[in-house]
Amino acid sequence: MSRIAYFGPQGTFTEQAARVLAGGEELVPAETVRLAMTAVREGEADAACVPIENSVEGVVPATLDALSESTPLVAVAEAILPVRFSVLTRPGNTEIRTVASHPHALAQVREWLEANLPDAHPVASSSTSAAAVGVLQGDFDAAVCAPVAVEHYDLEVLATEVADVTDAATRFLLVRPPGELPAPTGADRTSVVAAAANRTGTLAELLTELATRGINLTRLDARPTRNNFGEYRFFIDFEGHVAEPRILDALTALRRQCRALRFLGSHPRADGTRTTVEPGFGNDDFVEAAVWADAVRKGDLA
Ligand SMILES: O=C(O)C(=O)C[C@]1(C(=O)O)C=C[C@@H](O)C=C1
Repeated sequence: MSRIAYFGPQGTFTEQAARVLAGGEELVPAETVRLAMTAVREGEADAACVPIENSVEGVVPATLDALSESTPLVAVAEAILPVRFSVLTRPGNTEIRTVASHPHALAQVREWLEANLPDAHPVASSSTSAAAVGVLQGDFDAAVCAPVAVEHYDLEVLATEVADVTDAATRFLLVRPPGELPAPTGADRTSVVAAAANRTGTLAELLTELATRGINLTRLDARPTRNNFGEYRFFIDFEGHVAEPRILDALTALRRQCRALRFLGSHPRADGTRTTVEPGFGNDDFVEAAVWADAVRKGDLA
């Protein structure tokens, strides 16, 4: 049985995602996203489940930073879960002056809190379940949690189905050390983090390498390198799998253009959206062109 570290403690949305992605395995909570990945890097866990992006609040910066530091980890699977919260308090407590949760969760219920608990101060906690633990310990009056949290913590439900955007969703990754990649399915996502040279037009050049191969982007984020103010790393997700000739061709080009390029994985998309292939940009087109060029090089064709 494998050990899967997840961003905990028990009862987080990430734990639910870990059950979807690695249900039969041993799940071990970690206090932060970074510590979940450290457990894998130090050999204490085989894989880690972490949140990557939310449809309302965007990327989870801690995940991007932890993916680009230390030894490489690659994503081998993803899950997308609908996100609707429960608000929990201590049994019998009626005075709510503080409401705690993960900053991504608080951002998704801002309007609900203003309308329903206008006098309560929002307080950031390390995760939604850490907020529930804080309520139990008397640190806060209420926690904005995943609905399953009430099964783990002896708290009372104040409200359920809480969400400013009713169809909000979060995408989670299962990451592990580099190894055999999942097979391509025709509905895959590839991710890289690129440190571009600091000169005019470099980001445009990177994106052009993808555009000229007919590759559709699914996400683009920038995070500071932390060393030089104003210098960024670009996290680029796009449709396709590194096992496809056109994707491999694009990666090779990106490698030439970047100061540093880290491959973050190719895996099936949770939403099953099939890769867009424009006419003339199919894998067969790339293979055929390479065969033609090789024949020209050998003097067999002109
Ligand atoms: O704290 C949790 O329950 C998490 O799993 C983290 C997290 C996030 O990072 O976005 C996951 C889903 C929700 O969007 C809110 C919080």
